[in-house]
Amino acid sequence: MLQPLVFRVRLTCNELQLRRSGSRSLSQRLTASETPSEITQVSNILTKSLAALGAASNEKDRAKAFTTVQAAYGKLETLVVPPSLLLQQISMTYQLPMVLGTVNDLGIAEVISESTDPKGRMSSKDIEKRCGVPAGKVSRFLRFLAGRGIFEEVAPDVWTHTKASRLLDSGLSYEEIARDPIHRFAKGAPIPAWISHTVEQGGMAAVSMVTALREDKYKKSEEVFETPFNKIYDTDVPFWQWLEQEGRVLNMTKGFEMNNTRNVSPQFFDFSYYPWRDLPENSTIVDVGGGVGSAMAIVLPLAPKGTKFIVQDLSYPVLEHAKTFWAERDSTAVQEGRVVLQRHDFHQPQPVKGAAVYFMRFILHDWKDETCIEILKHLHHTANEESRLLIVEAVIAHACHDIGSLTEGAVEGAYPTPMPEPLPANGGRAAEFEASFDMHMMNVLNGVERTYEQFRQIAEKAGWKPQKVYQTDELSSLKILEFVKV
Ligand SMILES: C[S@@+](CC[C@H](N)C(=O)[O-])C[C@H]1O[C@@H](n2cnc3c(N)ncnc32)[C@H](O)[C@@H]1O
Repeated sequence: MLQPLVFRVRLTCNELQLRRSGSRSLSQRLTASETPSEITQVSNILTKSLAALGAASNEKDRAKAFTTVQAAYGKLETLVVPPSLLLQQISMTYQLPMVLGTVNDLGIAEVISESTDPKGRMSSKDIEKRCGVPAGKVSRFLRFLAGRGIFEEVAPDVWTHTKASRLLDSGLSYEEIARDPIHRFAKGAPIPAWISHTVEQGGMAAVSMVTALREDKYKKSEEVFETPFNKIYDTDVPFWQWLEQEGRVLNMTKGFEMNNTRNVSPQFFDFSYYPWRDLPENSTIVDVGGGVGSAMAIVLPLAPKGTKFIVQDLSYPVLEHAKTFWAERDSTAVQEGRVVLQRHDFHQPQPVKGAAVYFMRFILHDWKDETCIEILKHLHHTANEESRLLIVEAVIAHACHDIGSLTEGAVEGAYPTPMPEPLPANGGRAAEFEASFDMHMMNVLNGVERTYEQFRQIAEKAGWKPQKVYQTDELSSLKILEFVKV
């Protein structure tokens, strides 16, 4: 059944190309990568992975199938859409997150949630009455997002929530939103806080990348205070300090709390593949730069009885918020000393000697290699022979299938199973979230998402030897990289 469909798509595509490129014949313009057989191969992968998705009985299989589906339709798009159209379309995709961020900022999801209609519908005019955004703009924003499954247009200019748009509802009333539009993100749900950070500061920094990188200062710098973010926000302090100055630290911290909500963000969450149970009883785990310690809240039930958790962070507001975070989850954890909240700067010597585990999630991707080595040396200095260093970060996979000799001598789990050819080995479209994150880190902090080789190199320079790489969840490239002292 798929063949005629593919053929139809192909014809339409060829017609488009003919119209665009004038007189050259079709056969002259077909390159090897455009051959129908490649389209057929990808279509077959898509059909099979869709069937696997339907048949999946557990989360792991579902995630694997879903990722392959995404990789296949991404590849299919590059094969069927004429390249000139593809480039034009891609060049305007920045509008999508901007509209998402604007709708998130204006509190439109919360307004729709307040609908008194039995089916939860609300017209653009009624939305305007409630929050003052002109009905015409409301319709244009929501129709754009509806194309991606965020809100649904159920009648002309009448909207309801979808599963995705419901997640934009922060749970605050519209009055609360209007009272303090910026700081309310620290008080509401994690997804709106996350979008607010990525779209506003991340988006502004991304938009500034083109002009910033024309200047040598920004093009060549690896410093945390010389980034496109610094240029557009006209500040020479690093992003973390800027958040403190602006009183926005908790907005960001709230976004990271979503890691603790399995149904919202499974890809950040599953640490069960690591053998926590094998740690000796009464061990100490130090979460270096741990934020509120949301990762430790996940590890706590997996670790042996008597394990002590020390959550370190430099930011006073973060540590203050951490008290509330733990009080809401485990009312006695801090009181009884099972969880210790400690102020510590990871650029300084580590005060907790000989811990069983030094854990760091989403820290090294903020820093250039030299600084990472310095941070890891502090941990090396204080660790003992039994200590484990666990780095939890996205591990960037290569897009090519032939990675030469890279796998020689690599530890178990270092390189993921590649996607089937002719899909890119790293999944292409399915790996775009990690690639976007990498750009985000570059633009905001001159940070970097690294490949396994890059992690290995910085760790070895600080005296750590790779042991094994554990996956966190099939959905993501997030891994637990385990090292021991050389
Ligand atoms: C990207 S967040 C990650 C938080 C946490 N590890 C997690 O995964 O949820 C980075 C954290 O590093 C903290 N941080 C930044 N500079 C630091 C420093 N020099 N020493 C300790 N913590 C620092 C920030 O306050 C923030 O909480």
